[in-house]
Amino acid sequence: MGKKYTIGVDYGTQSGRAVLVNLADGQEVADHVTPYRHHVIDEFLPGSGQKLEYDWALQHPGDYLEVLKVSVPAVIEQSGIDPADVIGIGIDFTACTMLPVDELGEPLCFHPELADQPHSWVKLWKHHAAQPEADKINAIAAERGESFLPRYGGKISSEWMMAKVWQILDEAPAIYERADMFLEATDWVISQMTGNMVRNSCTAGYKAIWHKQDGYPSKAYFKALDPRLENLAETKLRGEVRPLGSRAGGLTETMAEVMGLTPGIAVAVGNVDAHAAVPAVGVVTPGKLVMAMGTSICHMILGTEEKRVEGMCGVVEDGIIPGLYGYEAGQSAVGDIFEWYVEEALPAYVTEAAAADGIGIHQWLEREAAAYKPGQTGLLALDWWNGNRSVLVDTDLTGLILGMTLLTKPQEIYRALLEATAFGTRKIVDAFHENGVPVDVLYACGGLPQKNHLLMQIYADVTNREIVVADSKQTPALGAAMFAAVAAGQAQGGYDSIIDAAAKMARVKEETFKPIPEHVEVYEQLYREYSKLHDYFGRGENDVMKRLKRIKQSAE
Ligand SMILES: Nc1ncnc2c1ncn2[C@@H]1O[C@H](COP(=O)(O)OP(=O)(O)O)[C@@H](O)[C@H]1O
Ligand SMILES: O=C(CO)[C@@H](O)[C@@H](O)COP(=O)(O)O
Repeated sequence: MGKKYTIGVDYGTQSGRAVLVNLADGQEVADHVTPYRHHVIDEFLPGSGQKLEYDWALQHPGDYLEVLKVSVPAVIEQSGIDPADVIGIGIDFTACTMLPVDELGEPLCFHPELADQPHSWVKLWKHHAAQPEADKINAIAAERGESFLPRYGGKISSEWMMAKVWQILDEAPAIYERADMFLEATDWVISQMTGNMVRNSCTAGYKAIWHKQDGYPSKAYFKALDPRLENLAETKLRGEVRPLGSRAGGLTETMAEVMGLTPGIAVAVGNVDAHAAVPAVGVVTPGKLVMAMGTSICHMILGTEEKRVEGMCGVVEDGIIPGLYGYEAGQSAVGDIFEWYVEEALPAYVTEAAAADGIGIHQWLEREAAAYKPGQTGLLALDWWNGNRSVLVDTDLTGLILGMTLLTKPQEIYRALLEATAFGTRKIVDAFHENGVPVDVLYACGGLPQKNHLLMQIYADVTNREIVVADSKQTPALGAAMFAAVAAGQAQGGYDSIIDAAAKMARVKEETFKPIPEHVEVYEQLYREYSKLHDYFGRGENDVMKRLKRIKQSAE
């Protein structure tokens, strides 16, 4: 058999990227990025200009199809390979990114008469306007002693399926009624490629409270939330849930034509971006925490038992690698915080200085911030610019910078923000490690490890652990391509299991980030201070952040 390839498509927050991968060694032969034409929709709906409320974040499903139509032919052309040698395609997505569809699988926002209704659109993972529903979901589950709650660290997030679905029902009952199904965007895109509506066990497990043995929560629980939700699982969440690496179907003639591929090739079931990255850095055993570091961070680790860990996003059997329990935790803003600072709060002289030095603003700030020793800025920040996803699981928490004086410099604030996100990760590492899910070493992938070395050294120092870095520009896409190889199977030139695929295709860099003992010592002290602030503002002693939000809302 000659050389064979698969394509992985990674759907991020701002763009979709396709990677063409050689199955023999995981080499990324070509890659192409398609930015979403409609970006993140968080102020006005496209077309109607309908204004969105606070904390909304939507996307346009047409943008996802454009990625397939543009980036897939682009990687084929760039590589110069024969498209007949591509034996499969897989995708990974942000999650829970969900949408209501009609009986034909058409997104409701494509219906002209519904296009001006915000609830007919895709709700992006970082849509945070369903917190009131999430609060009730948690309170009622706790009251009823629902057995699923501990599997999600004691709290279901407002980012997830049930809170988003219930918000639609609460605020737009007609859209809820009109929806034939609520789908993860990853499953919707797969349905567009195959003509089959198949759900995947990863998003169902982590984001929609589905369990391999127990299925969805009981009718009685849904009824206790709202009688209109009683049959949600059998109706609008219906559909077969297939394990990762299985085949969702063959690529349809129509899609094969627009994508420049062969009809009938294997299309793997959908996956989550962060989870797909785990085998792509070669992690198929416990003890290794994988951080997908970009706009946000997702932290994934494998275990042999189901343990209870405060605030984790979830533990799902076979959720990442078959045969093991996959744990997920996360921080809902990391790169986004640095971007906020650069775009919204930086003095013009920094932009000018960076331009004069011929480097980017982040590079300038990184260079200047690296000149400080740990603790030397006198600053400490709480990294909750987009709420807290773990350990507190509360999207109503907000950011904080402490210790500023008239002498505080922009690079000091930048450093404090990098450190704050590292402390947030340390909270998660400690939560796992202290609750029976050992964390020995960290693995990093995503855009940030390539972009900011200071950030990575700070993470190694704050967590006091070595960090291995992915040797791939597009790690989740590589993972998606690996699952596509499994969906295609060995007989077609792919692999029979993700473990086999990882052994041949995963790649990491030789150079690692190692903790520097003097830094570790200072960061221990700062982390103790961070923990005090974390508990004071995050565990109810002082709810000032929530009160400010309420005052803000009533002032609008
Ligand atoms: N040099 C840098 N240092 C720190 N953060 C950066 C730097 N350059 C870009 N970023 C941030 O990285 C994030 C994008 O990460 P990336 O992994 O490329 O995308 P995504 O999260 O969409 O997959 C943005 O939030 C951006 O602000
Ligand atoms: O929440 C998850 C995965 O569970 C992510 O999709 C979400 O944090 C978005 O990730 P990105 O920062 O866009 O890579």
